[in-house]
Order: sequence, then structure tokens, then C-alpha cells
Amino acid sequence: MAKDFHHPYEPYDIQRKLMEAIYACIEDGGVGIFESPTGTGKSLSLICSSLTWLREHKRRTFDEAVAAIDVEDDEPDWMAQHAKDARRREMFQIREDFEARLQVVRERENRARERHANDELQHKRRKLAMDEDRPSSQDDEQYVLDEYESDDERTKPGLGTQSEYSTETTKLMERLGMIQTKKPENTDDDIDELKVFFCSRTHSQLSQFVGELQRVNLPTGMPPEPSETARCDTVGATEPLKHLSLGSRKNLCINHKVTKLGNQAAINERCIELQQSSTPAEHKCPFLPNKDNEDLVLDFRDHALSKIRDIEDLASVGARLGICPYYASRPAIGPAEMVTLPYPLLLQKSARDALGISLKGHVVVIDEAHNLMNAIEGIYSTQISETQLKLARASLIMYLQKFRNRLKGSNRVYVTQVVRIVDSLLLFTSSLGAAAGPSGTLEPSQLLTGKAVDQVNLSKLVRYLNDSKLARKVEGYASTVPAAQNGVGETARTARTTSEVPTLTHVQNFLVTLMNPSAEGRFFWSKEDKTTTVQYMLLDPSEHFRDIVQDARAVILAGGTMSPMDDYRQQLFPYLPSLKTFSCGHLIPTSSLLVRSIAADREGALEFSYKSRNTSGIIRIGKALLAIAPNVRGGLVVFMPSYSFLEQVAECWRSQSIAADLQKHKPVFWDSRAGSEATFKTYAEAIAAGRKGAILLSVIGGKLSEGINFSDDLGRCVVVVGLPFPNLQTPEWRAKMQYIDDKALARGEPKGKASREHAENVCMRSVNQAVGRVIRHKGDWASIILMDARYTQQRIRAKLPGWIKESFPSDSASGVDDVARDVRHFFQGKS
Ligand SMILES: Nc1ncnc2c1ncn2[C@@H]1O[C@H](COP(=O)(O)OP(=O)(O)OP(=O)(O)O)[C@@H](O)[C@H]1O
Ligand code: SF4
Repeated sequence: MAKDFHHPYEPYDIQRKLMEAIYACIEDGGVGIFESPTGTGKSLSLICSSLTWLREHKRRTFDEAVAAIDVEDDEPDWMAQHAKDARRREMFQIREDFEARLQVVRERENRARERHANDELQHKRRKLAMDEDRPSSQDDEQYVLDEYESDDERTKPGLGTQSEYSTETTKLMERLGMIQTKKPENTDDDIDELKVFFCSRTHSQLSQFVGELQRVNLPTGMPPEPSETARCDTVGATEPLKHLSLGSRKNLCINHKVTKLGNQAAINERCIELQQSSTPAEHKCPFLPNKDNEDLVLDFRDHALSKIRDIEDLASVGARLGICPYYASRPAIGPAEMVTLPYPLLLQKSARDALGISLKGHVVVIDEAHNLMNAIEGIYSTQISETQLKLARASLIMYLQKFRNRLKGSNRVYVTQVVRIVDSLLLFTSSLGAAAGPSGTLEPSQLLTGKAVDQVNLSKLVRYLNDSKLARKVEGYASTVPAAQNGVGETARTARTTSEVPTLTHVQNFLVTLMNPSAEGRFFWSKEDKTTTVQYMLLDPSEHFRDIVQDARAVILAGGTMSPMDDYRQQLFPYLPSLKTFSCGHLIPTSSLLVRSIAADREGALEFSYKSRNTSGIIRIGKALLAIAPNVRGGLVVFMPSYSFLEQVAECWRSQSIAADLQKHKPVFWDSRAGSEATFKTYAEAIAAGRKGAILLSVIGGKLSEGINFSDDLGRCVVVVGLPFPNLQTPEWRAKMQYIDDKALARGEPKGKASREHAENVCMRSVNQAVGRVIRHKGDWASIILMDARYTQQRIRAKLPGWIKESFPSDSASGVDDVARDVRHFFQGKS
């Protein structure tokens, strides 16, 4: 009998197969990569398979746990049984009490909703949230550093501890389980439910996911109670899911004076600043958990878990109760069965630690995972410009001049060391004469040749910068000094006013990479817009993802287009002996999709490698499109390899009247770096307005190739011109290719093969992203044309998603005329 995944609809056949594969992957443990094209209900497949597994597993393990309870060997059987029954009842009791509390909250909320309008308390609290004043001290004293004695090798705070809190707050957070500590026994505070961590890239993707989560009803994870004491029969009973949305302070902060700062970094900074032990009590955030609102934190936890809420709902609950939802969410992590969170909170170990999240034994699902490697590389890469360095230096000198005599302990020594390091970095950037060229690589030692820099202990200095909050003090003081007096140039001043974080924080972040440039990264420099930038780039994301894989029971990477999947094996999981992969079919019959390659025209082979993108090639692309366009009804979308190539095409076609000839068939719209959205809007309006359709000329990897939905008439034919390889000549790409090849050579593989494979995979992933959006639902139909002789190669075709390959016969003719004929027949078959 087919497994019941508690899908809210009758699952499609492809969904059933996908759910079975995900369920098996979680049950067996390990890592799996799952591809499910857009429009095939991927979210519900992920939800139903992972949560069905979770509830079934809980039922199974409950009895196993009771059976495994230790009893004395010499105890008679009846006593052992009695002890086990007692423990079992106790476990039931804890869960039932917790469920009962959540039920009370649900009922209370339902009643409250009815009389919502006149809730005075709520009004008062909201008002407090809006009106609370930020500290307004004008006194310079606020910029003076606290006494700092760091030469003792004190250990860094442990997991989840928050060095920025006062001792009292820290103690309270410990009691509330907000940071890891020993918890009292036999209370629901003990519960660390088995969970699914679901992570996606954007806030709106997470909100959509939570919307799908609300559709699902799941059976209880409790087995039936022992018959003699049974209070209810749990067989067939459902149990609401305990779900928690985690977000950033930007999403959750309810202190209006902080949220109005607008950007994430400033909100984080101000929130932490308000919690400093040196901040006077009357200026602290009134919503931060403290000894007077302990009950509210527990109340918040129960509200958070009693219903499936997205991040906005959670912020409203916090505002209603008058407690900070960002901090009060933490005690809800333990009892939650599903936690939804954005990429950075899951991928950064420091963020997980700060939230007290342990992935040990839990299930991790990462959606939109085609971006995962880039996201990890982005998180661990950092850069600093010469302008920022100059600004940081000027601010530091100003600060030292003002406060030199008021700095106690080792403060003066450390601040001077920061100036020395900044000077050393500037020494490097200024040493790059015109002859050095526009960019290059460098060794970290080249950045540390300044005077007396060899005497600086970088790790102590970084710790000092963290603990002393020097960046904030310096920035705070510098912002009070009139521009005319602060000795900072116009560009640098603009950099300060437009910057999201204190300039010194950039220096601080950069120092971390300098201190520990792992073997997986490289340093680069580049000159652009009259300033030099020094950059650290992570080349190997695998090590930073490894602790997630090691801790979690299973890791599911899911996405609409994950092909080609080999890249993940090589780049992200080189240490794993095996990896499960599954490419889910589409909802449409193969007859609703036509896939062809154009490999030649009457003049010969068509290949648009970087070298052969010349005028004659551009004219031949135009002629091929003129052969195809008359056969297409609705939207014809053409993706070029780059904006600069698209500009060349526009210029050439206009001068050769090709643009005018295309226009005779359909109105033509040109994408541009600055105006993608406006172009798409007018294109969509033209499609909606007429029967002729329209042509959109766009760029792979541009705004319109990812995230835009080309359903129905918006995209009846998609043409990809050439293979959009990244520019492999940049220092970053050269370093990346070199790194991949070195590792492959060490594995005994032939030179150059692994790096070529990686570049091809990156290229084909962007092709797949672009073409994967033409089919959005069961009744949709479209054609895909891949214009370049290289698409006929087996190696390249193998990198297309399974459902596209199915409509791409290997023996199909690939001349322009053949493809134009096939397109004509295809459209004739669609009424
Ligand atoms: N078997 C089904 N029958 C009917 N509707 C379904 C079924 N499965 C999912 N849906 C619904 O179809 C809608 C669209 O699904 P879609 O594939 O766009 O969602 P998704 O998988 O979350 O999106 P994406 O693939 O873009 O991440 C969803 O709202 C979902 O509730
Ligand atoms: S404690 Fe919470 S509400 Fe207060 S400033 Fe920080 S994030 Fe905002």
C-alpha cells in the first residue's frame, strides 16, 4: 500500500516519488540532493515527507526509549515493568501538560481575536513600543572605552553565551534557556524535540513556505497510552505542529527607535549597545527580557508554538505582549518540531551558537540550494577598500587625539596597534603603482610589512576589538565632529554617511580573515574607481558546511534546478563516500515541451565561444531568430551570454535592419543593466495586449533569468545563445580554477579536467535556471532552443535537468531550418 504522507491534496505521482525519496534519505541518514521543477508543489513535498517521517519516528522512538530505561538486574520483572510504566506515564504527562498549555493559548487567542478591537493594554504597549526614547546623552563620556585588561588569556565565552549582556541579563537568559545551561529536570523546559530545520534564502520564500505549512494536518507523534491508564486514544488523532519562525532583529525588533534606523547592521549594533552594562537602566530597551518580565517570555514561547506563524505574526505577538520577539523566541527552539530560518542564521556557526541552536541528530532542509555554495562563499569572504582604510585611520587619529589621556588599562596600546595595522594595509595599497595592472593576487604577509606590525598579536587585537566595541565608540565620536574639522576627504565622508556599519567594523572583519587565512581561501587586490580594494575570498566552501553535515541526522538540499549535481559532490561534499540525488519529473506530458539545439546554419557550425562572438556571428544569430520568430505564438525570450554582448547585438542588428525585420513579426524589447524590471513590465503588457506576442532580448544571469516567471504566453519559446561561461580570466576565477585543479591532481585526476568541469557546471546551472521557468503548471507548454553547436555534445546535454532531457531527442536535427520546422509543427499542435 502506498505510504500516507498526509498531503493536503491528492499528491501528483511525481510528488509521491519525491516524498518517498526524501523520506528514505532522512530515514537512512546522510545527504541528499533533490530537484523538483517550479510549479510541481516542491514545498508541500518537502513538508509532508519530512514531517511524516518526524512524527512516525517520534512514535517509534518513544517506545524504544521506554524499553531502554535501565532497571536493576536483580529486580523482579513486575517491579521493572512498574518502573517503566511510571516513566512512560511521566513522559506522557510532560507532553500532555505542554499541549494543554498551548491549547489554552489557542483558545485564549481565539477569544481575544473576537474582542480585539478594544484591547486597551495592547494599545498602551504598542504606544510604548513606538514612543520609547533612545539615550540622548550629549556627553563625550559615552565614547570613552571601558577599562580593558586582556593580557590574561581568559577564555572566550562558551557556546551561546552573550558577552555583550550584563551579568544579570545573562543569568536570567540562562534560567529561561535562552543560552545553553543546565535546565531543571522533568519540566517542559527539558524538551529538545526532534526537529526539521528548514532554511531558505529570502524572507518572502520563507513566508510562502509557512503558508504551505498551514495547510498540513499531521498525526500525533505519541503512541497510544498504556491501556490501563489510557485517557485518550491517540491512534488516528492529529496533533498541531509546533513550529517556530526565526528571523533577524530587522524582522523582529519592536523598539521603534531602533527599527527606524532601517538597515540590519545598524539595528543589530544599536540593540547590542542598549544592552551594554554601561548603558543606564532608563535607556535600556524596555522589551529585553529581564527579571520583571520572565513570565512574558514563557507566555511568548507558548504563543509562538501554539499556531503556525510567520515572522510578521511573531513580531505582532511580541508587540502585543510587550516582549522582544527576537530574544523571546530562543526558549521556543527546544520544544519546536519545525524551525524555519534564513540562510545566514543556519550557515554561520557563530549565528547558530548565538541562538543556542544545535543541529545534533536533527534534520536540515535547505531550499533554493542551487545558491548554497555561493551563499557560503559570500558569508566567509570579506573586503576592504583604500577609502575605508583612510576613513578608519582619520577617525582613529581623531579619537586618539581627543581621548588619549582618558583611555585606561591597555586601551591606548590596542588603539595604537589598530592604527599601525591600518597603516600597514595602506602601505600595501599605495605600493601598487600603475605598472601593477588592474588586479592581482597577494600573500597575507604582504599586508603586514608596516612598522612594528610584527609585534602585534592579531588574535588578541581582534578579541579586543570585539570586546571593547571600539568601532562603535570611534564612529559615534567621529559623527559628532563637523566635517570641516575631521580631516576626512569628500569621498571618505560620503562613504561614512552611506555606510551601514562603522568603517572600523570593516577593518575588524578583514582582520579576522588576515589572522586566520585558511588554506581554502585567497587574497586579491583590484583597482576600480580610483580606489584599491583588498579582498579575501573563500575558494572552498566544503569545510564550512561540514559541521552541519556531521551534526545533522540528514541534510536535504532542494531546489527547482539543481542540475548539474556533480558539482555538489566535488565542491561541497568531497569527503562523503556517497550522496543521494533525485531529479523529479515535471507535471506536464513530454508533448508539452519541445527542446532543440541549433548547431549550424547554411554557412556552417554555429559556436559562440568568447573568441568567436564577432559581427558575422551576431548577424547569423539574427537570421536564425528571423527563421524561428514567425512560428512562435506568444512570448519569445532570448537570453544572451552577457550585457556587453547584448549591447553589441543591438548595435549590429540596428545597423543591419535585423532589428527592424524582427519588429515586423513582433514588438521587440531590450533588457538593460539598469532597467530590467521596467522592460519586463512593458514586455508583459505587450503580450497581454495583442495576439502577436512579443520578443524579449535579455541576459543569462541578469535579473530576468532568475526569479521571473515566464508562464503561459509570457514564454512560449526560450532561446539561449551560446554557453554563458563566467569570465575565467579574472584573478578570482583563476585562483578558484587553480585551487580545484590542485586538489584534483592530489586525488590523481588528470590536469585541468576538474576545473573545466566546474566552470561548465556553473555555466549550465545558469542555463537551467533561465530555461526552467517556462513551465509553471500542469497545463503549460513551451519550447526551448539552445543555440550553439556545443549543446549537441553528450557531456553538455547530460547537465540538463531530467525533465528537459526527456523532451530533447539525441537524434533530433539541429540545423536552423530543421529547428524552425520543428517549432512550427509544435505550435501547430497547440490550439
Ligand atoms: N498535489 C497538489 N494538488 C493541488 N495543488 C497542489 C498540489 N501540490 C501543491 N499544490 C499547490 O500548488 C501551489 C503551487 O505550487 P508550487 O510548485 O508553485 O509551489 P512551490 O513548490 O512551493 O513553489 P516553488 O517550486 O516555486 O518553490 C501551492 O500553493 C500548493 O499548495
Ligand atoms: S531587545 Fe529586541 S526590541 Fe529591544 S532593541 Fe533589541 S531587538 Fe529591538
